[in-house]
Amino acid sequence: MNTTSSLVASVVDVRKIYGTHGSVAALDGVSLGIRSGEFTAIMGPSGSGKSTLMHVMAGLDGATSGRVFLGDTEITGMNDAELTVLRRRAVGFIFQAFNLVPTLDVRGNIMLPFDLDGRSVSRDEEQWITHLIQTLGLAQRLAHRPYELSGGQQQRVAIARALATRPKLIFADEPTGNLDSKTGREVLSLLSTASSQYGQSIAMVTHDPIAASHADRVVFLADGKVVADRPRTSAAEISNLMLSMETAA
Ligand SMILES: Nc1ncnc2c1ncn2[C@@H]1O[C@H](COP(=O)(O)OP(=O)(O)OP(=O)(O)O)[C@@H](O)[C@H]1O
Repeated sequence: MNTTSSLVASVVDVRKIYGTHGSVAALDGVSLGIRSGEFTAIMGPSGSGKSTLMHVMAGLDGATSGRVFLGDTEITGMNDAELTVLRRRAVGFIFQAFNLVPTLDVRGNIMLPFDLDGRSVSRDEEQWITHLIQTLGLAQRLAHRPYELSGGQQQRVAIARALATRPKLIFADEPTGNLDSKTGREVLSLLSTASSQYGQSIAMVTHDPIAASHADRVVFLADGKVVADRPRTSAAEISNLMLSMETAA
């Protein structure tokens, strides 16, 4: 068992109840820690609570009960202003709504986290950003605005932006969802590198067993509960587990 200090994000007995038309327990007593430097995939059938868990862990949505920590800091009940500063320093997001700034070009969007934090870019960071831009095939698009890009290209800009400052923790919700398989593989390999070489921690929601097979650990949710927690597993084994859960549901 890891100590709390080796966890970059954790939830303890978290419930999230939605309900105007009868109540839905999107999370039903989840306890989970994202370990430092690990690449963790979160899988589960549609509606099992994956996106809700990600949002609650990141403090983007509040839990109905239970406790939520980013690193050693308890964020349960923290106000938006405090949370924003904490997230900006330590957390990168790759979510389906890419939240690109429409008035900034691709380079401006990628550099935004540095600008918001009033940070200058070191030589080492500049090299990393150039590597990201090249690997993600964005070099010819740096002066384009988001509306001039395809969905997959926008997604790649969001990925470059999330990785640029090398945040300690990255939350990714279906990061390969809109991408062709070659670009998808490159994104997964960037995420693996981020964790294995730079010690970044990654929590990634995915439906794709091949994407999950790149992770060090695969956590399975069903009906708002953690039902399995495995070390690195093959895509075939992950597929079998997913199939057995969907049949059981
Ligand atoms: N804002 C909301 N209001 C009411 N119910 C919600 C809301 N958001 C999610 N839910 C419900 O909570 C449950 C979990 O949803 P969630 O989006 O976390 O699942 P998921 O595993 O990410 O699904 P998918 O793989 O389909 O994206 C579902 O039953 C969903 O209908």
